[in-house]
Amino acid sequence: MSAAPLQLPHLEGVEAAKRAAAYAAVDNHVNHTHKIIGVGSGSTVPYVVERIVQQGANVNADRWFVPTGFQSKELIIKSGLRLGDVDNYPEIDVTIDGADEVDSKLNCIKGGGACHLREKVLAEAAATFIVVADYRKESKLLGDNWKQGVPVEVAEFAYAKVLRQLVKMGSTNAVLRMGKMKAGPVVTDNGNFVIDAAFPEAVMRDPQDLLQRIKLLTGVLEVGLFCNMAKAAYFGNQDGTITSKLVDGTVKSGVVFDVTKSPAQTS
Ligand SMILES: O=C[C@H](O)[C@H](O)[C@H](O)COP(=O)(O)O
Repeated sequence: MSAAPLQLPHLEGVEAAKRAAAYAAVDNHVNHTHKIIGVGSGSTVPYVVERIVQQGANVNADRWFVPTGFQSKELIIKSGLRLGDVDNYPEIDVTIDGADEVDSKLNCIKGGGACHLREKVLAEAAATFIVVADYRKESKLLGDNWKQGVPVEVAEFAYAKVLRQLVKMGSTNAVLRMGKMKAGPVVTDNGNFVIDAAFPEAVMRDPQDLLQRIKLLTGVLEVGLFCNMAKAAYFGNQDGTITSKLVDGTVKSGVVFDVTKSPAQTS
């Protein structure tokens, strides 16, 4: 006998797209043998956690969930899941995270929420790193959609020097990210500042090279370019379908995904 459909809140547009992408990613990449799970940041990730909770209390009882920042830490705790840390669990089975933009090779811009340092640690620590997003994040070339620039986390005392170096490196617009409803700059969960550095298309064509050059600037903690890290990306589309892209180039578009169908449960 098949399980009764899940009673889910009705969502429309972008929110429905995020939920579908997140659910599909969990169903395809978080299986019951996975015990250490990295939980990313952003507005799509709550749906990832929602789907993991739907896998059942039984399967989640002996899992540990490692957060990429304050937001995901709260999410894990409020969902009744066990909170771990990368100190205890430096090897993660699977990390699922959002993104600001994903190119056709699954390179990403991340850090719109200033979480990219911890996010990259958890992506690198994971055997499998999966990205979830809505259709607005999918592009051919990084920078096509995300115009804010590459997020660069810097030590507070080094920001002016790094900002100057980013401009010399060709950034057309490098700015210290300022807080909203707060006087002064954004301070990350690690106590650092963030510079958003936009680069011309010619530079963005080789994100790996740009990443390496920025990373070498003293004072830079991490760059929000995630190159050759994701194994798969899931995008929720406007029409309710999803698109999945694997790192081997496999693309499935227009996939109908029924979010009301329960994930497989363990007894
Ligand atoms: O620092 C934040 C992270 O990289 C997020 O995953 C990214 O900004 C996407 O967030 P959202 O899903 O809210 O657009």
